[in-house]
Amino acid sequence: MFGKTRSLHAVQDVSFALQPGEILGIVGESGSGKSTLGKLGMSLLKPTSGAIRYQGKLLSDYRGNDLKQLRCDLQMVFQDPNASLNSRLTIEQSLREPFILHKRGSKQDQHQEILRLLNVVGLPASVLHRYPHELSGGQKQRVVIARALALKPKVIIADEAVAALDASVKAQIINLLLDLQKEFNLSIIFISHDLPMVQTMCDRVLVLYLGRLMEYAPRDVIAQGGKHPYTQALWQSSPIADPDRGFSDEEPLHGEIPSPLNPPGGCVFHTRCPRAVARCSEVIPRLYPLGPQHNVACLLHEAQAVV
Ligand SMILES: Nc1ncnc2c1ncn2[C@@H]1O[C@H](COP(=O)(O)OP(=O)(O)OP(=O)(O)O)[C@@H](O)[C@H]1O
Repeated sequence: MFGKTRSLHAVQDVSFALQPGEILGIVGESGSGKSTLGKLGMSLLKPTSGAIRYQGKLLSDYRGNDLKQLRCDLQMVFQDPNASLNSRLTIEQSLREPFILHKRGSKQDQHQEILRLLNVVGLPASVLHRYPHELSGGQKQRVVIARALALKPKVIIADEAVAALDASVKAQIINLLLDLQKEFNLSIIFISHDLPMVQTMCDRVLVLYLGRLMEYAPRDVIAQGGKHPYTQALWQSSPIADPDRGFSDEEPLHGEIPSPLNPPGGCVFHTRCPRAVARCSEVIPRLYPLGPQHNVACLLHEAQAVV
């Protein structure tokens, strides 16, 4: 009655390591698998194959108290604070939830912690008795970040956490995340479709297309335009493309990202790539190392790969 089930690989053959205190950016167009990768990291999804480790141990092997600690250590901040906050709870009640859930401290201790958290994210204590609808978008996202910090996490996965905010508020929230990263030596995975923004704040950037890793590079390589034609096309498609970056012969992205149910053979990007050659439709490029912590999945770079 429902026909044959088809499987879709939202993310395939993606491998990376996040260091303590590192900010890693994950960029790509809509549908490239960014959120899936974030949810896998949080154990909100289970991988059909492959391994995800935290401090050397498979996420799936965590049990008991270790699992509880893992749930404190890894926190996620989503795009829409309205969906993250319960509209019927006051800000104080929302901020108290993690402490109740993890049975941390007396009511008085919790209150002191909540005041500390508000201070950390730059909100006045007067918001405590307010409801989410009484706060601005930026204030709500600060509350969400405060709640994510409540259990002193080591890793924060921010999935399009500033995408819904106005430009000036966006900058404030990014600065807040950067300050928090320094203060608490947090590792942050910053998921966004906005390459110019990601390269300003991340130490390394992972560029995804149709669920596959296209380029994995330090910030300065990405800032200079990157080496993969997809990274370069993302720059060209960005509204603040910088003419000094020196990749003006590249064309911006045309057409839609193909369906992941029926991805192109060979390099998945070849159908939109301005530099594709015949072999690109036949061979899935492996990741070619071009320098320290810099890998590119593109046949154009096969010859320059550092062996
Ligand atoms: N639960 C699901 N069932 C079926 N397909 C899914 C599911 N979750 C994700 N997908 C598909 O997997 C692909 C990757 O989705 P994902 O949300 O990870 O991409 P994204 O890069 O985060 O996109 P966006 O920026 O739009 O959120 C998409 O084609 C999406 O439709």
